[in-house]
Amino acid sequence: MMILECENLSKNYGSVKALDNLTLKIESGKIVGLLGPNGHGKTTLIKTLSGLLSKDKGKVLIDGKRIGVGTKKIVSYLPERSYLSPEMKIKEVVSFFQEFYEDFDAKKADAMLGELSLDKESKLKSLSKGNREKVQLIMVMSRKAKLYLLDEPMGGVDPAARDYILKTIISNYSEDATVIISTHLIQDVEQILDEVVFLKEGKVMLHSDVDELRMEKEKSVDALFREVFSC
Ligand SMILES: Nc1ncnc2c1ncn2[C@@H]1O[C@H](COP(=O)(O)OP(=O)(O)OP(=O)(O)O)[C@@H](O)[C@H]1O
Repeated sequence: MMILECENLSKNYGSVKALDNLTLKIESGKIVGLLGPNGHGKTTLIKTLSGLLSKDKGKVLIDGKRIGVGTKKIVSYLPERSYLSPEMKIKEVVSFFQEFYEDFDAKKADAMLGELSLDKESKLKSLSKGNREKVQLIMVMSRKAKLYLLDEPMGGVDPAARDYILKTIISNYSEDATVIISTHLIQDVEQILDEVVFLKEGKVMLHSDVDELRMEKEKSVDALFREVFSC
């Protein structure tokens, strides 16, 4: 079963081709790393799949549906930058998600917040950047979605917390759900990936099973990335 099918997907910003005839198919049940140098289309692709940005050209199907209200219900999206007001308390963020998403599991969110000793009375603005990111990720992973789109989920967090975040991702998605993670922290994330997609200039330059790639190239994904994209 394909969770995602993109065919000749294009998106321009003026004369910049952010996505350039991109074709990509992803099966259900995979954790996929979306990797590429700065400015090569990762965020644009994720925003398009989340329904935040409209495409210029091409076809996109998520779980067989065109992007719209129906796909937003089954896609849980962690944006690169938070859209939550810094004045909100953590408990208000929980209520917000509960109100907006039928598939949100508040008990699960509370349990995870508790594990990290995050006080629900705290305002987001009083938290460190890393803790704010954790709160947001917990909300996104507490939905029972079919497709999780995580744009740089670990940018601001320390290495120990990255491990917690990866554990959170693995333990909170069901076997038939799919997770697409955009990140530059390849070394940290590659242990949990089933597949990688390398984006170059808005196109898919490589899409492979991670184990097969490691065997074939006899190197880690991180080493391969550095070689392919060396400046
Ligand atoms: N709102 C915008 N207006 C104009 N150009 C944009 C806009 N957003 C992105 N771009 C351009 O589109 C291209 C793709 O950007 P995108 O943010 O998708 O890259 P990215 O791979 O996510 O980069 P990074 O790794 O730095 O986050 C870049 O050339 C970028 O400058």
